[in-house]
Amino acid sequence: MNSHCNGKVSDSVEDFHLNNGFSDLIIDTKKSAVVAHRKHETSRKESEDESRLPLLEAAYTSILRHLGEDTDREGLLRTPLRAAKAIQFFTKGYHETIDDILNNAIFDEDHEEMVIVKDIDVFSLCEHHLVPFFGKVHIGYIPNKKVVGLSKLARIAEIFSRRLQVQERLTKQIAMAICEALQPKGVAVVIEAAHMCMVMRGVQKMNSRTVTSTMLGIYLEDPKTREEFLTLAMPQC
Ligand SMILES: Nc1nc2c(ncn2[C@@H]2O[C@H](COP(=O)(O)OP(=O)(O)OP(=O)(O)O)[C@@H](O)[C@H]2O)c(=O)[nH]1
Ligand SMILES: [Zn+2]
Repeated sequence: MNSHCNGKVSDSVEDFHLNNGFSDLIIDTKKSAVVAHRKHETSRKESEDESRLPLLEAAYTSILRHLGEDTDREGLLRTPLRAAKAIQFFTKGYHETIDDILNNAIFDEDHEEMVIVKDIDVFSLCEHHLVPFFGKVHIGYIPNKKVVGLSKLARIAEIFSRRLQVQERLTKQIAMAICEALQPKGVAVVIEAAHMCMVMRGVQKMNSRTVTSTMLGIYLEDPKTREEFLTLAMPQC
């Protein structure tokens, strides 16, 4: 496991934040190119999604029929289409990238104290049963001269949760993405979630919660920093 936060920033983010040794014109041109590329990508992905809709709709019609339902009854007439749109929404994170959402929101800031955004609600689908799991994400990081817009931390959590997931991977992906984008001194991510596949079916344990964590950099190396995060983020524990 990568236990530090010195990973290379992806080229596109680095390019986007170039601010030394280039003329304003070159930077503006690069920014315009990035914006144009993003717009193009977004509309390409939207049309891809639309072209898949009829296939998903047909698949849901088939599922309903195999459940013994009459797909011509009034209440179900538009259900396959609605369900197709819903599953596309639940998995929209496949079409989004960190670069898309970070936009211009990484700032130089002489701040090296812990930043925590906690109680971020997330909804995901367990990849084993395609059943929801949902809960709260707590994110902490210690900046290394760069901070990120606070909402972007929640957006990063959103990108990875809107995919078919296991909670462990979701936790790690959020932490690694912040690490790559900011190269901070450390990143801590904890997720507390309820898995409907353990509640509504299977073992049927109504009140079970799963807690996963990924600690990188100073959070891994220094127990006091880790403890400070856990006390601030999860005081009830
Ligand atoms: N580690 C991990 N396991 C998960 C997650 N979501 C669901 N699972 C588990 O995936 C496992 C799949 O086990 P299987 O035995 O193949 O499937 P199953 O027969 O439906 O299992 P039961 O849920 O026990 O009925 C179950 O133990 C689930 O609880 C997750 O995010 N992380
Ligand atoms: Zn499951």
